[in-house]
Amino acid sequence: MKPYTIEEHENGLLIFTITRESKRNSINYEVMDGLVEAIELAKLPHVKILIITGEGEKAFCSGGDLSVFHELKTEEQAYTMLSRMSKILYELLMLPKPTVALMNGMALGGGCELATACDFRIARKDIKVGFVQGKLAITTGWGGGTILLEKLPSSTALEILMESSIYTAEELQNLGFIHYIYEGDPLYAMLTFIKNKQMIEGSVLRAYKEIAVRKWNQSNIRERIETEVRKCSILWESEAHHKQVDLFINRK
Ligand SMILES: CC[C@@H](C(=O)O)C(=O)SCCNC(=O)CCNC(=O)[C@H](O)C(C)(C)COP(=O)(O)OP(=O)(O)OC[C@H]1O[C@@H](n2cnc3c(N)ncnc32)[C@H](O)[C@@H]1OP(=O)(O)O
Repeated sequence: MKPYTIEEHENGLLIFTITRESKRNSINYEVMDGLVEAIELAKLPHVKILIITGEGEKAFCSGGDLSVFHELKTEEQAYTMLSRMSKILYELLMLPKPTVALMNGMALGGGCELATACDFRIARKDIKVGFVQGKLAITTGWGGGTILLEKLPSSTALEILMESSIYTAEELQNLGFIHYIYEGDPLYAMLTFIKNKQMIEGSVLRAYKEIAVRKWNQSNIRERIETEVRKCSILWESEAHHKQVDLFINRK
């Protein structure tokens, strides 16, 4: 069974769900394939808004699947994986349609990068969110740091990245990362959040998104993401990183 679902709802909604609840919706290579599939489907004219979420209540996404990716030891091995996912997040960022991260549970590491690549983030009130890569002795490596610096004031983004702390949804709303906080049913919350946007013509939504895309292109975002991937690959090879991942893998 695939570790994701892609559902088309009425009124042009496409919902991508990572269905690895028992692994806290961490991202492995198959989930990457699923994201590619969803982004391609979202390009179809009848799709108006792409929603990305996770199964269950515990996690939106706990980042890269450390049980798979801890096998990547060298800079080049890490680069291949990081580069692949960075291209996916770049495509998600550039998708000429509104995208929403429906953060139904915690988001850590790469899970935050996935959310950052979406245009809007809505989060359940009691979740925890952290760009914890620093604690694993790496930086963001999927382009999420570069994208965060586009979306928040640079001093705020740098603080979030450098501290590698875990935040509450409310703290991140105050910092401008989260747009809307909900309690209760995630689907209802998402429909409430997108209601006004959904009433706008798709061509208008697309035209606005293209303005944002042009801005990002003018700032050479693709090249800057590539630099992030390269730098993270170098750090990935370090003993400090492998030690931290081993601690997580062997924690029980
Ligand atoms: C690789 C790219 C890099 C990037 O560029 O950003 C990253 O994403 S690095 C990864 C960053 N993520 C993390 O460090 C999160 C690691 N996970 C945790 O800290 C905790 O698991 C949790 C997410 C806080 C959840 O805690 P809890 O609810 O107590 O559950 P468990 O810890 O028992 O986990 C349940 C189950 O899920 C597996 N799991 C969780 N996260 C991952 C992960 N990122 N990769 C692989 N597997 C993960 C965990 O191992 C448990 O599995 P079992 O032991 O088989 O039950």
